[in-house]
Amino acid sequence: MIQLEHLSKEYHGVRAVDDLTIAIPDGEIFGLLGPNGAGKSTAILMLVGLIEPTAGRCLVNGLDVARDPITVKQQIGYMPEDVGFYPTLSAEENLTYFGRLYGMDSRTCAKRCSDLLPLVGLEGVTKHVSGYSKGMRQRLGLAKALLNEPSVIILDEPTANLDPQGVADYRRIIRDVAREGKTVIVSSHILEEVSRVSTSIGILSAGKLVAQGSWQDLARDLSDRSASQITIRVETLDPIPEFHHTDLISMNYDHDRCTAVLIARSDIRDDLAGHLAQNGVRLRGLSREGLSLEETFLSYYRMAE
Ligand SMILES: Nc1ncnc2c1ncn2[C@@H]1O[C@H](COP(=O)(O)OP(=O)(O)OP(=O)(O)O)[C@@H](O)[C@H]1O
Repeated sequence: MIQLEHLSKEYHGVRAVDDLTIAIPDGEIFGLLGPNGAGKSTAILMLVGLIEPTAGRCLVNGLDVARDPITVKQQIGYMPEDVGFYPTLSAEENLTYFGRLYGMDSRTCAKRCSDLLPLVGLEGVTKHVSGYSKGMRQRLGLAKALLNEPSVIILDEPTANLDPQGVADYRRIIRDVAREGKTVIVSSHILEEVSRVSTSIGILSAGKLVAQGSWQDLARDLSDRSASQITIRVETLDPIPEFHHTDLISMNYDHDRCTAVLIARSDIRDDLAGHLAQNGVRLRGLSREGLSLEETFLSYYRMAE
């Protein structure tokens, strides 16, 4: 559980973050969206205790980050935009070094390395980090963020350097950790990236939170309706099969109501219906209403300006 309460940060009289209040429950993947300079990194740095707020506070699992920094840091996994590693050490040696800083013994470090390196696609890579591509560094950054088995995971621009396979791995990992009840914050200026993985979002513009809620809440809020929201009801209590489409922006399935809400850039109802039929899922309802996501976000951004 993460709580930001009236959080503000001023740099030389300029408010980078302005009275931010957000509560993120366990198991949520919260997307913090905003254009360059909106204040995302500043908010995150306060949340992980690396800079002090000018006003307000951050709570992680009920603990005040400023008052209990050591305890809070044990519960947080943080991946900054640019992760620092020791260049003359391998991935495993780097993780072991950071594990020791968390107070892990060598057996626990070795176990975490053997769990995490395959997870992020770096199993068997023995070369020094100095020889890594940016994407490999980012994969290792994700492993480092998960190293201490944190209950809260904070990722700043996590997919900036990843190839498509890396992005797919990252999404799978993030969904899995959220399913374990962990709280995840993903900060990005890339709408599609955040929308693909997050269960709720907050939009920052000029330091202010201009919108917050689930994708459905935001979609409902839209005035321009040229893209589409598709709602399906299915005849099964089982999870519905994963659906991939280049025009799909987000898909959220409400298991109890057998209903899925999709946001898409075009009318993908035929493809969706075909996919469900192929997988033996019977449709009970399929409806569509229009909206334009990009336009909506731009209008949210403009609101603060
Ligand atoms: N150390 C600093 N000193 C002065 N101003 C700063 C400092 N760090 C950030 N700022 C200013 O605060 C504002 C918010 O910056 P921040 O880096 O938090 O935005 P962001 O949303 O993370 O942007 P980006 O997507 O470009 O990383 C910007 O106007 C930035 O210039």
